[in-house]
Amino acid sequence: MKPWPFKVIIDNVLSKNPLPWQFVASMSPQVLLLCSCVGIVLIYLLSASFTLLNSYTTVQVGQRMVNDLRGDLYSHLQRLSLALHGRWPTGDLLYRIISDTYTIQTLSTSGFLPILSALVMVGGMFIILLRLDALLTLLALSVCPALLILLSPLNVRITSAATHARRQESAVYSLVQTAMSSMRVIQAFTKEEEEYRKFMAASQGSLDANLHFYVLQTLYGAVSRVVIGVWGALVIGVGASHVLEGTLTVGELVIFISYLTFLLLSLSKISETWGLIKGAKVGVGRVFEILEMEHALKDGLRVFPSTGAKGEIAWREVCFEYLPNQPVLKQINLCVPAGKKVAIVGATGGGKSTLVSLLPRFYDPQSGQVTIDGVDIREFQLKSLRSQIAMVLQPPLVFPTTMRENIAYGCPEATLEEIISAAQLACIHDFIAQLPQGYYTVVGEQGATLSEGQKQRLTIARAILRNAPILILDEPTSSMDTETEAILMEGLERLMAGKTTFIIAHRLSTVRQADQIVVLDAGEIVEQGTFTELMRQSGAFASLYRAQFRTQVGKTTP
Ligand SMILES: Nc1ncnc2c1ncn2[C@@H]1O[C@H](COP(=O)(O)OP(=O)(O)OP(=O)(O)O)[C@@H](O)[C@H]1O
Repeated sequence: MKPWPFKVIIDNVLSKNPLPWQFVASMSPQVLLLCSCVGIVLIYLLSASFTLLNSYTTVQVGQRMVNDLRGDLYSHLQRLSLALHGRWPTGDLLYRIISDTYTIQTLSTSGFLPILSALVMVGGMFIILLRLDALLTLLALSVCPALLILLSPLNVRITSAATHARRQESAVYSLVQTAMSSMRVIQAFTKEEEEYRKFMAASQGSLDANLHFYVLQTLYGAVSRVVIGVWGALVIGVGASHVLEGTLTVGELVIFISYLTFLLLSLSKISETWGLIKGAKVGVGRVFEILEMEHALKDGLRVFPSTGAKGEIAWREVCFEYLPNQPVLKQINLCVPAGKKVAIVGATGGGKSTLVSLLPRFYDPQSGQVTIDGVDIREFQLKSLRSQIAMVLQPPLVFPTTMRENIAYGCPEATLEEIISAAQLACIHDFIAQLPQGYYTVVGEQGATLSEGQKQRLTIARAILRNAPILILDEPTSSMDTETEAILMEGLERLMAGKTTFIIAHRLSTVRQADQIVVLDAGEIVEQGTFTELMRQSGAFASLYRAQFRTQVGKTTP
């Protein structure tokens, strides 16, 4: 609407040509001028209000899109299998959640909406201007295909530069994340300088990639400005010659030039931010790369009865590998009656933790099946399945929150009394009670303020509170002295009563009480039976036990 009052002033007020509409034809030039000026003010007021509304809505919509995308990505990541989490660098995932998701806002505010508004402008110009001067209209609009053709070679290079820049940036994130979580080792081995050099190299790589990206982006803007300038001159030149020929009025030429200016301005804005748009598209693509990953673990439909599982567990012909052609478990057949206590022992790397990891479906076996109470665990809803299992895992993970929240992590509705009694069973109550803030003491990042043994006991208390019918204890006492271990085992015995329990232990003294001992070696069950049976057989377990016993006697004998 903006150029029309100017046309009226030039063609009807200054040139004194009457307007074709009856109701304004009788107006004096002064009144018409006043009306046109008021019209200009009103149109600008309207325009300013729309701009304000547009900016607010655009930012609000963009922010909501970021929020939704982040939410989707975060919840999707939580449901992806641990196999993916083991493979993918944490820093890269962090970068995708924090930074890449932000690019959807850039894509909508600098990309989608300006392109939409330019398209509306092109459509509007076509309809309004075609009647005034067809040739000039086509000439003005031909700037769009010209820009597309001239800039397409740069497009491909900008996309690959943007992808490279994002990858480099995320590599810096990954490096920092790894270094921050390994600071103790870095300092212990005085690797600070080497790590600093690695960081600076990654940072420099990221800066170079970004610089290359910006150079291309600037080049893109410069080329488009030249094209726009040439087209502007062409349209003004041809338009002015049409005025001279009398086929176009001066006011109409003003309309043409105004519309063309709007169009060229929005095209120039789009092309200047094109690099940004391309970069944003790469960022959004990286988010969708994760979102489009199918959940490796399909959720089942069955749920356990409210009374819980009975706890009869079996592995049937189970084969599993983390990486192709590197079998970790080979044809495992193991049947555990409900309520029994099974100890899994064997050489390091034999597959003990992997075997029990299949039970809560951290991973699914490539062939064979794991069953609970005779039903394949893949038929159960993951949530229902995992609610039947309490776990003490290696390494013991504690959160940087209070002791109380750490213990009640799997059971947030637990009362303080229940938490205290779990802590007492796990032999950590006395330690917590003497802290100035007791159960409300905040644990440091990654449990930095606790010893390994204390962390283990905290995670044992967490498992005790969960009170599930199946219990997995992966080396629960590895960081404890023998005295604490003995007291803790006594408590745990009470807890294990009636529950199907798997206990992985390197210290074979802790497995004497087990109903069944399974010896795993290189992914195969080489022996199983009770302690007495296995000792009598004088096989792998007996020699492992004797070797350990000899070492311990050796250590204590002066
Ligand atoms: N996420 C993983 N990706 C690839 N390989 C893995 C992964 N986790 C374990 N492995 C490999 O699988 C094998 C079995 O590992 P697992 O942790 O089950 O052994 P383990 O008997 O519990 O050992 P340990 O007694 O030392 O804890 C090892 O060779 C290990 O290198």
